[in-house]
Amino acid sequence: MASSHGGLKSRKSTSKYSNSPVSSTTSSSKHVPEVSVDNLSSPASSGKSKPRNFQPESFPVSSERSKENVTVTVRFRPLSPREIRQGEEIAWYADGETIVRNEHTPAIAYAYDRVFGPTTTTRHVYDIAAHHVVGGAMEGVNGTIFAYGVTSSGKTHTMHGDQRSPGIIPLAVKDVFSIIQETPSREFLLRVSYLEIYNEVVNDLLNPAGQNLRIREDSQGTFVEGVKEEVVLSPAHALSLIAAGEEHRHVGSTNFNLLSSRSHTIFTLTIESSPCGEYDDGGDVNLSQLNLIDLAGSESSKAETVGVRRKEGSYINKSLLTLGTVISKLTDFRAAHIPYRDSKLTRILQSSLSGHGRVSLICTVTPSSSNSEETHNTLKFAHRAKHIEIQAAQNRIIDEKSLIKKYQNEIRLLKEELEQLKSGIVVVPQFKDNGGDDIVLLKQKLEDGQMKLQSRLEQEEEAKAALLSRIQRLTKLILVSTKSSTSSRLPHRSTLRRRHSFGEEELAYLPQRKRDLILDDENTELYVSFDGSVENNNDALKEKKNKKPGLLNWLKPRRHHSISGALTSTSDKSSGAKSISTPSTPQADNPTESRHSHSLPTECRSAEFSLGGPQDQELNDDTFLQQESPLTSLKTIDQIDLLKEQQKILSEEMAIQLSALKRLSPGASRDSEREFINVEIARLNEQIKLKNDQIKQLEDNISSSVVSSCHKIDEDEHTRSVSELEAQLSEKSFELEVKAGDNRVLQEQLNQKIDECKGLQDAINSLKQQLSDARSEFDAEKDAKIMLLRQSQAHEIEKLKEKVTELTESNTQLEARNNKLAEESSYAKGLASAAAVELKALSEEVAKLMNHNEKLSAELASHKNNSPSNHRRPTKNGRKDNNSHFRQKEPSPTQSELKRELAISREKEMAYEAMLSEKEQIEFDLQKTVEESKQREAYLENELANMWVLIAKLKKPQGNNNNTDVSESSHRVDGFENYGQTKDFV
Ligand SMILES: Nc1ncnc2c1ncn2[C@@H]1O[C@H](COP(=O)(O)OP(=O)(O)OP(=O)(O)O)[C@@H](O)[C@H]1O
Repeated sequence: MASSHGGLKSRKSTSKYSNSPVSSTTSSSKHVPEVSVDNLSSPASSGKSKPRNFQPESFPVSSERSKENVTVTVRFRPLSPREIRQGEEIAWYADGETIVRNEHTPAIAYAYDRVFGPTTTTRHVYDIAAHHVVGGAMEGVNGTIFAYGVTSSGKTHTMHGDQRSPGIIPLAVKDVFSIIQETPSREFLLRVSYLEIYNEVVNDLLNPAGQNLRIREDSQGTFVEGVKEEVVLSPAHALSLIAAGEEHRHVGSTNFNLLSSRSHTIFTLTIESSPCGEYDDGGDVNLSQLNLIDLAGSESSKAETVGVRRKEGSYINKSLLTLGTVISKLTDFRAAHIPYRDSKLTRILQSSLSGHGRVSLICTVTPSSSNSEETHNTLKFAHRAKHIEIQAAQNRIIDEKSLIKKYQNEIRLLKEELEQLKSGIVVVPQFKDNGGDDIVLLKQKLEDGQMKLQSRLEQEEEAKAALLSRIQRLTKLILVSTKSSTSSRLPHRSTLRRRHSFGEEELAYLPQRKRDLILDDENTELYVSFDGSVENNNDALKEKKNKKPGLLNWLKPRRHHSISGALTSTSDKSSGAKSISTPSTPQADNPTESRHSHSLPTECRSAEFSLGGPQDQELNDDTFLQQESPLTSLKTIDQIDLLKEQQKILSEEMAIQLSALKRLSPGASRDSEREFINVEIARLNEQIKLKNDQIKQLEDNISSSVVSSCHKIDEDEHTRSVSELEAQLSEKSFELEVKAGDNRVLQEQLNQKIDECKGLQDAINSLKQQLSDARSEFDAEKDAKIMLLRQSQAHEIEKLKEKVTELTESNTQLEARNNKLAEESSYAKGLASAAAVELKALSEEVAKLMNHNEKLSAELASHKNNSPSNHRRPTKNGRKDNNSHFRQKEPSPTQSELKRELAISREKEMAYEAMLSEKEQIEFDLQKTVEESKQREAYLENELANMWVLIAKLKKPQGNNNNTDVSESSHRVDGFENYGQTKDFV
């Protein structure tokens, strides 16, 4: 949805709207002083105003940016039959034209631009809340109208309505075409798109293939990429597109609404206009967008939905919450960031909400007490929205970006080309009769020249006819007022214009709402008006059932009428004029239309494809045709075109009916609805039959129209008719040739593409082959590698196993040796301790001996010293003498004995010491051996552990594929653990 605003030049409009007072809002609050407010906000502050006198026509469309506020209105719906049944009470009511007040707490009141009671018609709502936005859009100011409210509050009723009470969308469409009709100074090009946002996914309702579209942004704002836009030519055309789009919309049954909208829909009308005819001052083109939005309803937690409905509900609530946040941030001047990107809805509406166009918010509410809280939330939302400021300005675009300018330029160029062709045809070289002998030669030359000219003429005729048809096609897309009869902008018959009638009947093209197809028994019950008075709607509903069996049934007599008009065109020339532009728009008996028809210039009237037109008009056409014989064929072509178009429409209708039939069939399971649906199906079947007949009849008519035209003409006309047919033929053959040429080119391209495709296919095949070869090679290599790896792993495992066994054995040996050594060591220790004891005893003995020895040595020494003195001098006492005598008697044997004893004891001592050192040495050796064996054991244990780890690692890659291996591996690890445990134990 492209929008144009940012950076666009604003200019004062010259339209009738420009002179209107500049105010589209009411935000003053002085006139409702008695209205007190709740704590949350001061609603009356924006609405304590004297009810504004809304005059739709008085809304300005100023090109200068003037500050406005969003137009906020509130619409109450009546209590539904179910609510009445459940004994619901009124919780909120419209107090005057601008105040909504709470029944239970009258102090709580909110003021808005306008409050509509439950009996207000949608037409009135349109006049107050929408007309000025539509008018602005027609003048280049973007406009957005949306309905907001909880589920089942009446949003769809307000935006789409039904045949009895058309909604804002059909009324706006009708209004747009009325404004075109009333604006002879400009010509318009209208395009429509229709989107839905379902579960945060943007879908194109006009193009079922357009799913999950992306939202993009350019210098002119946000837009939906790849959305289908259809040029529309009449209200009926636009409404039929909506009807087709509605077929694809997501609708589902909820606790509150039998057919609840499960998606937000955005119907966008893109309007381009430029001055035309005598008003054409080469000015800019206005471009604007009118967004008509039917939001899905927010759901309260009371809804108790499950599954898909719950999911939808959460998406709906989330996007509406984001809308609320965006709106409150927009009104909070301190807010730096507006979270438009948080939902698809706000992202699409970004341009509209950010204040570059007019916005009208219609909040729909229910008065019922069960929804009091939700209604209060809606009222608060509406109150916040009231404070958004907008600066609406006209969008103007430069020529290149305008589709209407593009078409206009193309038409101009084609016309120039046509003129050139015409002048080329007229110039016929003149051959003068020179007289004399070479007259035969000259005649010959003349004939040749004529032949050549003839063929050139034919070619040029063909080209001209092609150009004419192209001009015709393009011109048909541009809409102008049929009031521009005095305008000199349609000088040629070729500038055929669509014309429109805007009678009420066109609204009957409003698609029959799906919800109307399902018979809601509630609808047969009572509707209670807001003030509590009960209306019996049974009669009205009966009338509804009879009068409004839906679009399809409605169309039946209309279409039939239209068709019969077309059918009588050849037989009954006196029947009323019909416009081909609205073959699907029944309006023959519309006085407005006939008035318009008569106001048309001759060219335009003839351009109306008036099959059933008055005789005189046809005569006029014929006179015209006589003057411009090459154009004569157009009449027949137009007639055939009309019939074909009608045939197409009938086929489409048939398709719609078939789809309606399909839609109805699954629903036939419910007993309560079966009867109604059966009747509907029977009716639709009948209609389909009728349509089939009509199509057949039309087909006959197409062929007979050509034949009958031949029969009717007299002899004189025969030639003209033949020439017409020839012209047609040449046109057709030219077209055929062009098409054949195109076909040839296409064929060549196709062949080329086929060749390319073949080449690509071959390449793909060879690549596939290569890929499969490479894959198989790779697989084989992989298998071989795996095999090798497995083998080597198995080998290694075997080796490791062996090593482990060896190690285990050596470990056992070592352990045995260790034990032995330990035993030996303990024995050696015993020995050592015994030796130590012995040694100690020996050393004691040695010490004794040494002492003894010393004594003996000392004695010996004393003997040696005493022996000579004893001989030479007598001793002083006898005893000493005796001893000396005794000692003198045995000195030598004692000494030697002592010496011997000493020597022996020394030897003994030495031997003991040697023994001791030897034992110590042995003990040391044993100790060393024990240490060594311990180290060896530790080393072996380490080795063993490493090996187990290694085995486990090696096993691991295999383990994923081979459970046996894993178990084996784990077994081994266990074994290792056991071993460790055993070791620990040992
Ligand atoms: N102003 C009204 N006058 C009479 N009937 C109304 C009015 N508004 C709504 N209704 C009826 O109330 C019912 C629910 O309305 P509608 O489907 O428009 O609600 P909704 O808000 O679009 O719901 P949802 O969000 O679930 O789609 C319909 O049967 C409709 O005809």
